Amino acid sequence: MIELRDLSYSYPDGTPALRGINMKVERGERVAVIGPNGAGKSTLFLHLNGILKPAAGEVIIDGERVDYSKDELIKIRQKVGIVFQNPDDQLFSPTVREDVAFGPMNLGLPEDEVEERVAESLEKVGMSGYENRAPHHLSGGEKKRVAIAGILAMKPEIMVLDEPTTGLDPETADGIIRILLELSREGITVMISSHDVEIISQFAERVFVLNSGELIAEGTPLEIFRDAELIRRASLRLPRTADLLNRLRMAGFEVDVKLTVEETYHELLHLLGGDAYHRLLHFLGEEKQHRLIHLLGEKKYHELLHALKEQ
Ligand SMILES: Nc1ncnc2c1ncn2[C@@H]1O[C@H](COP(=O)(O)OP(=O)(O)OP(=O)(O)O)[C@@H](O)[C@H]1O
Repeated sequence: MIELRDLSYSYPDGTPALRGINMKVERGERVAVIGPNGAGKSTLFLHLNGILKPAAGEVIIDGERVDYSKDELIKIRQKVGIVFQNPDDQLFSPTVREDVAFGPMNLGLPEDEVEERVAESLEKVGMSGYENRAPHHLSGGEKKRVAIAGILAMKPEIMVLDEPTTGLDPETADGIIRILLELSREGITVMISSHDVEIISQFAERVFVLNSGELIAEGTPLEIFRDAELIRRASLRLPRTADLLNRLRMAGFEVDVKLTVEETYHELLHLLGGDAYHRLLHFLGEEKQHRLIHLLGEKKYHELLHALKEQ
């Protein structure tokens, strides 16, 4: 659905931002692009609907090479919707209704179809009833949802969201991810960038790691988060579950890195057998208990014991 071939880009002031990126995303896939600040994630996204034109290389969307003619750009912007990092860059109308209607109106659709799309899109993001509110008076999470609705109203096949959960409380962030998972179930290809490792492991089927404008790795979240050295190089941290198991592994336990809390507990219980809590204490012995406390820190160690006791 998306293919980048040897894509390179430098900003007009000479700052190199992307160097020889090759990337393929299949139709309906959920992918995350991760990497430290300045790695080139936003620059890459701006190439996906022709806002930026590559200095070298090609952008291929749905089998067609973007050729940057006016007609082609209109077509591509219908197909690929981008939700910017800051919703204030996207929302500019006096009311939510007008903002969401802006795209479909520009497509020249009849009024009743525009109305239908506005209602449907606001419903999908849980913002029905906000039609007459002023976008600039909404909360950060609400603005984000209206910005997503504005893109949905264009009925895109690909949605690209630059850091969709940044600055949102955990519950609101989870709500945004649930919306994106639902869109993906409807067949939309969804690509996000994020620094939030918990969100990435919850959302993505495949992860691309960018660093200094280069693609340095790609794989499933598990493949990426198993590679502690890569994570360090990309200035990220491991998800909490992977971090815990990784530390146990370093302490000499035979565990594998898992990403979900459920899988982590299974891994721990598998390690410990039934009656986990008592066996843990017995199994650790004094020396290993000390090593474990040292590695995990006292607080985490007691949290682990407590969690196992609850099982
Ligand atoms: N308009 C611009 N003019 C000049 N340089 C720019 C411009 N926008 C971005 N850059 C530079 O291009 C590089 C890539 O920036 P980009 O915003 O794509 O990174 P990012 O991975 O999205 O970062 P972040 O996680 O901080 O959002 C950086 O070195 C940045 O300073």
